[in-house]
Amino acid sequence: MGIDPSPALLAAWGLPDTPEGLERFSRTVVEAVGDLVAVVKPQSAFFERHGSRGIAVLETVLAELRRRGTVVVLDAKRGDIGSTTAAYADAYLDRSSPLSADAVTVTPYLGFGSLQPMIDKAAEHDAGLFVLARTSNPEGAGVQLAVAADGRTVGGTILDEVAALNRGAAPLGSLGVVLGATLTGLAADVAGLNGPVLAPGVGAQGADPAGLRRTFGTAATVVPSVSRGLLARGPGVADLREGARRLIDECAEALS
Ligand SMILES: O=c1ccn([C@@H]2O[C@H](COP(=O)(O)O)[C@@H](O)[C@H]2O)c(=O)[nH]1
Repeated sequence: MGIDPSPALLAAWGLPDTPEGLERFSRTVVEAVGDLVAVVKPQSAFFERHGSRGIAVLETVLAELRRRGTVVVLDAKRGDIGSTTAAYADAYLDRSSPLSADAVTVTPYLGFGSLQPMIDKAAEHDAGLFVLARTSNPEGAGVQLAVAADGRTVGGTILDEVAALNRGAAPLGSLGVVLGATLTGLAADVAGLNGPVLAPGVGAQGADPAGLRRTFGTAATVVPSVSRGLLARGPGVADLREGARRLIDECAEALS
């Protein structure tokens, strides 16, 4: 489940669009599902838009999730030239950083090799990465389905790079990919990935649990991700929890 405290959701929950509103929102989500869902995925952008006070709230949310032992994927989609990527790795993957998470989303579109500092830091800190391969938004296709010189799609080459790094890891490698749940065909092989697939797009973007099987089959380890589709049920803790519980059952059935 995502924590996406957008202005629209804050207003719908009767909360101010301020760091205090963010904090109330996030604490409610953590209280509702922190012990229920496999992964919580805060969206960094909704904290960053409040400046340093928003980042401070994100730090407290990450600390609380860490305290509870909830697995956290920070959706920050970072990526840059290698030397700057090393600084992002320190920020998000070094366990001593207040912004560290169990995994972070990263973009490989400055070249897969530019992610090496993140890959190294993740290995050092027993953390993981989710590398954007085929995103859930329709605009992604123009870049990600472009065909490389060897005939593979760009998104497919990302999958292959991640699969190569995960080869031999048991039970799964710590490097995953992002593949939108909204995709109708993958044009790439996920069965050989040997790592998790983060699949955002269920709910507000139109994907549903039944479609997960059509897109991913049953061979991949898929972590479907929902933000607005569940958050719209708030601010009641019981309603959020009930919605999450139902969706977990539907996704499990679709993917088993
Ligand atoms: O391909 C991608 C990668 C990331 N996201 C992020 O997931 C959530 C989706 O929110 P919903 O409200 O469930 O649509 C959001 O934080 C995105 O930035 C994605 O949608 N697609």
